[in-house]
Amino acid sequence: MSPPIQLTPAGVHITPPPNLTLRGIVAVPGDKSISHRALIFGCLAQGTTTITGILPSADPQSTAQCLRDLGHDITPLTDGEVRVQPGEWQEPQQVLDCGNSGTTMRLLLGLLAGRAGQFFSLTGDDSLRGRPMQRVITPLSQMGAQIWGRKGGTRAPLAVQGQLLQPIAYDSPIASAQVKSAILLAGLGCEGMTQVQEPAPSRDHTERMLRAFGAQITWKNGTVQLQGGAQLRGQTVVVPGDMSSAAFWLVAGAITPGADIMLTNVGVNPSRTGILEVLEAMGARITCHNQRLVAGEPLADIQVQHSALEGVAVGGALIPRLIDEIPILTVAAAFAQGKTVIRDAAELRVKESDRLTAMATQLTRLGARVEEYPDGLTIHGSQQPLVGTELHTYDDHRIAMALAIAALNAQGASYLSPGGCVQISYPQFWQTLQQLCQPSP
Ligand SMILES: O=C(O)C1=C[C@@H](OP(=O)(O)O)[C@@H](O)[C@H](O)C1
Ligand SMILES: C=C(OP(=O)(O)O)C(=O)O
Repeated sequence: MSPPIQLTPAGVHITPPPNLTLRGIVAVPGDKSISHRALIFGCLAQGTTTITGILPSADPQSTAQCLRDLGHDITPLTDGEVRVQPGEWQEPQQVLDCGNSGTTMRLLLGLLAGRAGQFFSLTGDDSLRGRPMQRVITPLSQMGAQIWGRKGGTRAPLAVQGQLLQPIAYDSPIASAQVKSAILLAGLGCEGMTQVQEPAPSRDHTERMLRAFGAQITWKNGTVQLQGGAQLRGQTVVVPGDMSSAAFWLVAGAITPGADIMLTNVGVNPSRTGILEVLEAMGARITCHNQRLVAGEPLADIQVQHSALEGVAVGGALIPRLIDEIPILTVAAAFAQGKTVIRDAAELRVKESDRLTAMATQLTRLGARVEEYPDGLTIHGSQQPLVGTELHTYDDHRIAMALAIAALNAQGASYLSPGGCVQISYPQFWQTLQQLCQPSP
């Protein structure tokens, strides 16, 4: 019998064995958001920063390479220990390449806008050059930044002429940790207090880590306040496992008959646990063990076992707390009884791909009934068994991994392409999926 997962250079063959289940222990790779921030803050600090458990995937590699081009010393990104030795900030001779990573580009804009007298240019891959940058350019311009770009200054490639910036009190129209972090990074170099308010709380890793590095961060009525000018000091950062990567196994475990998976060292920062709450509301059997606090971030080991799921309604302030998990949530919904309605999620249209259209079209190809709205989807779950087919990942890592879990629970074989995009956030994904595939006892 052929193995359930077969990789080819162009794509991935997924052949669910007749008595498949998923069992095992998974050490989820390091959190991508925290990995970017540890590298960036390490370069802003005095002294060495040591990072353990960093995510050695393509997106943090992009951040690390841009920071090296800006004059800093960063040892190769591996699963072990990474050392960040800050150098003199240089005006790079080359264009900074942010690859596929929105976090890299938006956080670097905040970081570089205030480097008075220096000039920077930034670009990225096809996907990133199509993503909106106005959301960070607007507040940074209010602080005095000079940034130019394609399409009326809204798309990369972008050019930044560093300026002395002024602090602002910004009332952000979107709940975005990238926008908030870009403003806070710019505010670090300003004299006085920078404030950011959001319509709903987004992930707070920047605030937690800046505080650990010695910045003066406070909160007042939901507004984050940063006093500029503090000297950051190098730290030892321990990166927890990424909830956004754990989410694929949480859903795989919940929908695959007989499954029992233990995920170790997963970050359970409340700004990231929306997916746990929604899966539990759907009836998933999820148990958090050994909850603890490591380097300012809460961690747990999470066990998931198969159970029957029911559809739910998801929207409002929950969306920023599970923004990257919505593609895999739609897979849970396709295997649940009844309908799942996801609204207020228009942001998914400007991620690495249009994730609403991607999941709607591909789940429909597998035989699910899905309705698409400007800001969401309705998935009519378990109407009929899904049937394996040819699937398109839109070259988006989260779409590829979500479709793989759906295909493994469909009847018959699927072929999914391109499959290499999992390198962006989870290089070991295919190997781990293969290892978890077990015959039912
Ligand atoms: O700040 C971060 O590390 C991220 C914030 C989110 O984006 P937005 O800020 O655009 O919501 C998320 O989707 C992205 O994967 C990572
Ligand atoms: C949206 C994502 O990342 P970024 O915005 O950094 O490209 C993601 O990882 O799902």
